[in-house]
Amino acid sequence: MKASEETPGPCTLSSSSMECLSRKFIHATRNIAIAVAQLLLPIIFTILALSVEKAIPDVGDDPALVLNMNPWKQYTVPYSKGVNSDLTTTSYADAYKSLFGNTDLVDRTTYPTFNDYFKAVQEDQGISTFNRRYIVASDFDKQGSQVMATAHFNGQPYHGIAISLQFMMNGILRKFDPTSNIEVTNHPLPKKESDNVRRIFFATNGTAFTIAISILFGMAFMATSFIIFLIKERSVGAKHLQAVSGVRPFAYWLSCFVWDMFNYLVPVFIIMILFAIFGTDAYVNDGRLGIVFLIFLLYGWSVLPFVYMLHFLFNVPSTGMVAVSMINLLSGLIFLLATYTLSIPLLGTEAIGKALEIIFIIIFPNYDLGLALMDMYTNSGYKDICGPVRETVCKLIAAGRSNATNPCCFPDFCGEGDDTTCFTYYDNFLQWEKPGIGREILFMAIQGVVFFAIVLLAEYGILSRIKNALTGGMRASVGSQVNLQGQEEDSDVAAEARRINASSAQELQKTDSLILKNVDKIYDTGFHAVKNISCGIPKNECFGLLGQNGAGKTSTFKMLTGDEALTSGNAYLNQYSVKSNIKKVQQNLGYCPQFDALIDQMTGRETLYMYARLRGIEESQISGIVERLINIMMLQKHADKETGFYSGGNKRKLSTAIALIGDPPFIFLDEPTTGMDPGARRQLWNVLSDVRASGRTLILTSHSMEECDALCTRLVIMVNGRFVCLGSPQHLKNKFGHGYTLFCRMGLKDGVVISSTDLVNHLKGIFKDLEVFDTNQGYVHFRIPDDNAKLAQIFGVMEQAKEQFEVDDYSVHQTTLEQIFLTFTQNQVAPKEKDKKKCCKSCC
Ligand SMILES: Nc1ncnc2c1ncn2[C@@H]1O[C@H](COP(=O)(O)OP(=O)(O)OP(=O)(O)O)[C@@H](O)[C@H]1O
Repeated sequence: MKASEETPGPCTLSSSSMECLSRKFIHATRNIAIAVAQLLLPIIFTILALSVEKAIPDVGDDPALVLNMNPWKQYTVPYSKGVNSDLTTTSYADAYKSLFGNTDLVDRTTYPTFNDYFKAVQEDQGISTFNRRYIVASDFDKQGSQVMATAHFNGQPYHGIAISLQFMMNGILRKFDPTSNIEVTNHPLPKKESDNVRRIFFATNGTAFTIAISILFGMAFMATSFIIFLIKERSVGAKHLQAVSGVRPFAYWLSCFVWDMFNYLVPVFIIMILFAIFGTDAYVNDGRLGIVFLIFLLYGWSVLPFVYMLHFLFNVPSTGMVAVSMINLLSGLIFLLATYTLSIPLLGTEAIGKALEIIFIIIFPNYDLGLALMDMYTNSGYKDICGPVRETVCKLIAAGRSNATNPCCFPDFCGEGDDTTCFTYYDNFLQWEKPGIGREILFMAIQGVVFFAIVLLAEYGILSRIKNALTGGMRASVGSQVNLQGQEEDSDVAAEARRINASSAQELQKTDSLILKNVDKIYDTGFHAVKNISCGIPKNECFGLLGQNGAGKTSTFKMLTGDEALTSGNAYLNQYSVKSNIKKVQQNLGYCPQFDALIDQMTGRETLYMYARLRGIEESQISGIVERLINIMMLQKHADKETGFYSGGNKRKLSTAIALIGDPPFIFLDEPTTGMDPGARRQLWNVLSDVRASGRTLILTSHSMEECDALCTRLVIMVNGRFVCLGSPQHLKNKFGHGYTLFCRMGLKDGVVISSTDLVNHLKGIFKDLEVFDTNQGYVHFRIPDDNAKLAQIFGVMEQAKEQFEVDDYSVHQTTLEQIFLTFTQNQVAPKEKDKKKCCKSCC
């Protein structure tokens, strides 16, 4: 690998934004379900809203109704020629019969009265069939010389009486003139104009609310869905890795916004077409479609940064999606419903409703969208109703009828006082006052800027600095009180700290290219993870950071790579301060984080190409570099698979390859070989040795002593956030590896392991400072730190003890690096689960 002093980057704003866009494109095309849901949901809800609007009947004068039998498809009309039928009654009955398609002649010998007939039919067909089929009937009978016509009707239909009478009269008319017909129409009188206006007022408000919440539901869901990728990328560390590779926060968020806005505008354009197809007057007439587009455009402008801002609160995409959906729906639907209800004049809570409305308009984009759609519909409704009325009233007043009242104004509902409520409307829909939408438009425009600024302030660490400044004094350090007693500072560690603190950073930079000066980390939970560590690392070194789980290794890496802020102290990498020049620091390092920061939907090759471009490598060189990395990491077979399908070991290989892209002078590897098979591990060791030989500085953490022995030129062991020993592996063995290690295997009696207590007491009596390291299933692990103990003496003692204490087997070794590690780390406090409060906040 060719050595150069610095990585080629950083990439430009436009190139890193383009790379971020292409990453988003790949993610979207391989997550079709989310992309389709983003597109379809708002469209479906808009269709629903506009269909509801079309289905609601116009409020106004009731239409005329022609009375006939058309509403009943399967009717039967009974008729009779009377008990005393003759030619006259028969001719009336026949004329009546000719009016219908389906009739039944009632036999008056069987049914002396019509009621007998109706009872028989009800018993035969059931009451519900009877009511659906038997609506009218007529009886033509003789009473003396006169013909008596009787119309029967079913009481269930509203117009039953009138229909029955109409047909009976038509029957009589037909007898004399078979071509004549009387058509009966029921046409209610026109309503009073003020009654109509009030009914339209309530109907308009109701429809406006229904349309607003339906559209809002779809839009809020779509806007929230953009959070999934953001949380995923941040929680797996891919975002931090991109930052390390040269992506500036502004470029990252700009590309997110451009991509999300594009995805957002596609359904918005389809929604515009739907508005035009449905031709909803309120949103289409007089060029209002342009205003509707402005509302949607500003909603996208404000809601996307709003969602970006909220994404910082979550670590799990599904939790974030659910919670932010709830926030969006609550701030849209529920708050809209609340202010709508509070503003009903009858309730007397208008002032509270108005005050809340102002607050919600200022803060919530979802509320603004809902209210703007609702106000537009209301304004249009009022304009259509009250506009013509007002003209008439003005004309009347001008003509001297000064007592003419405007039906769009009416006394307050209780009828007390002189207050009048008028349906206000504006010809200019962008009017500031309600039902104009000026306020919603302005505040959505402002919100976009404010939310984006908050996102950038958080991203550049300014918010956390403000928070630290406010809370720093009060924060308690939990870890610092733990287990510090009993651990004397090692002379090498102390000497190194003295060396670092005795000289200025400039002075130290002559010999050391990475300097840690009193680096300290206290997390927000108060946990003291890293405690005042100092050391200098010269160029070309492979420096190992060892320690048990929770010792503070990853926290140290996170501070050095800019993922976490230092609580105090500073670190310098190639002269650049981690605190004040993190971008330059990142430009000089490659980072393989502890957990693979990979985007599951991208293939290994795509991932390497992306990071190569982010590193600013020339396009012509990228393919060669990527192929070489794929080869040395033995990833040829998997390079074109999506990384979501990679095994744990292959993910580590790819993460290590990312760290090596661009030949950075410093390479930070956090447990790079975890999960790798022995062959791959040794291959990686060879690669790392070559990298170091090419002039790079490696800093690695590992739990494998063998790995540190093989790779590290110098190492530290960390316990509870402190350095407890420092030096080359051989130096540590020489310094701390006194004495011997003894392993014993106890014998069995009746299938039960013999107790080792007597053996332990016996050996403790012979060897000064003997320690029992571990006992497990009959295996006992001793450390004999006594320098004066001779190998021959140990064997002699054990040969005797073997018989006496029924030891099956034993072995004696010189102390290894692993035993030194275990000696130091026995004081390590088990890692604490993250603070419950924090966990809850981040929904882990
Ligand atoms: N964001 C955080 N907030 C609070 N405490 C944290 C946070 N991150 C880490 N810690 C705590 O700091 C301590 C050190 O964690 P760190 O990840 O640095 O350990 P480590 O030495 O890398 O361990 P491992 O070998 O398991 O990776 C742990 O007790 C951990 O619980």
